[in-house]
Amino acid sequence: MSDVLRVRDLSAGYQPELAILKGVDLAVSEGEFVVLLGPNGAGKSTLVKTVAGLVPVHGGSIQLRGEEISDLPAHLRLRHGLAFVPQTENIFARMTIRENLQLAAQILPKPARAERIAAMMETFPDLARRPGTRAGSLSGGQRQMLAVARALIIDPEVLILDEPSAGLSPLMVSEVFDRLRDINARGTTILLVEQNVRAGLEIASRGVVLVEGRVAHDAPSDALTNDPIVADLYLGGHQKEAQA
Ligand SMILES: Nc1ncnc2c1ncn2[C@@H]1O[C@H](COP(=O)(O)OP(=O)(O)OP(=O)(O)O)[C@@H](O)[C@H]1O
Repeated sequence: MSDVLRVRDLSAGYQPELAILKGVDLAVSEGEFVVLLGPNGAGKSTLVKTVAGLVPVHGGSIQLRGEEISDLPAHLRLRHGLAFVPQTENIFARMTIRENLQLAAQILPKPARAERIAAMMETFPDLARRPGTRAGSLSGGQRQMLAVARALIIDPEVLILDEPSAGLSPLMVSEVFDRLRDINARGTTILLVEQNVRAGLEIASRGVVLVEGRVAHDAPSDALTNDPIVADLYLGGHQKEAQA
C-alpha cells in the first residue's frame, strides 16, 4: 500500500522557541482509517493543524503522495487534496446548507461544481432533504455532517478531522461515525483525532498515541485495545470511563 500522507521528524509550535510537536513520525496508507489518540494537551490538534498548514513548522517534513507540502499555505494544501475539518467554526452558520456547499465548491473548476454538490447531497440524504435550511439551525450532528460534506467536495486524497464528536450526544456521535465508516469504505483515506479511546479504536484500523508531542504507540487498533500497559499509561481515565 502506498502512503498518502507521510510525516517525518516533524517539530512545530505556535511560537518559534516553543515546540509542541517534538519529532513526530506518522504514515497513513491509501484507504486506511487511522485514529490519533492521547491525553489532553498531547498535541493531537496541533499535529493535524500543522499538517493542514495552520501551525508553523519548525522542522521535518510533511508529504502528500510523496510531494513535500510543508512550505505550502493551507489553501494550496487543500488544492493538493488535503481536506481538513477543524473542531469548531467549520461551517457558515448564517448560510443555508446549499450555500455552504456552493462556497466549498468554489475551489473546483466551474463545470465540476454542480456534480460534486449533487454527489454530496446523495452521500448525505439528511442534508439533501432540506437544502434551504440555515446551517446554524441544524443539530450538532448535522452540522458536523455538513462540515464533512464541505471537506469532501474536492474528493480529497485524505480527510483529516479534529474531534468531530466533541460536544455531541452519544447517538449523534454514532451517526457521525457511521457516516465516516461509509466514507472510508468508499475509498477515502481518513485521519481522525478522537478523545474517546474506545470509540476511536472501534472505528479505525490503526491507532497512533501521542504523548507530550511525540508518538508513544503506533499499532493496529486491536493490539492497542488489548494492551493493558497502553490502556493504563496513556489512555487511563478515558479507557476506564469508556468501559464503565
Ligand atoms: N493557539 C495556541 N497557541 C498557543 N499554544 C497552544 C495553542 N493551541 C494549543 N496550544 C498548546 O499546545 C499544547 C497541545 O495542545 P493540543 O490542543 O494540540 O492538544 P490535544 O492533544 O489536541 O489536547 P485536547 O485533547 O485537550 O484537545 C498544549 O500545551 C496547548 O496549551
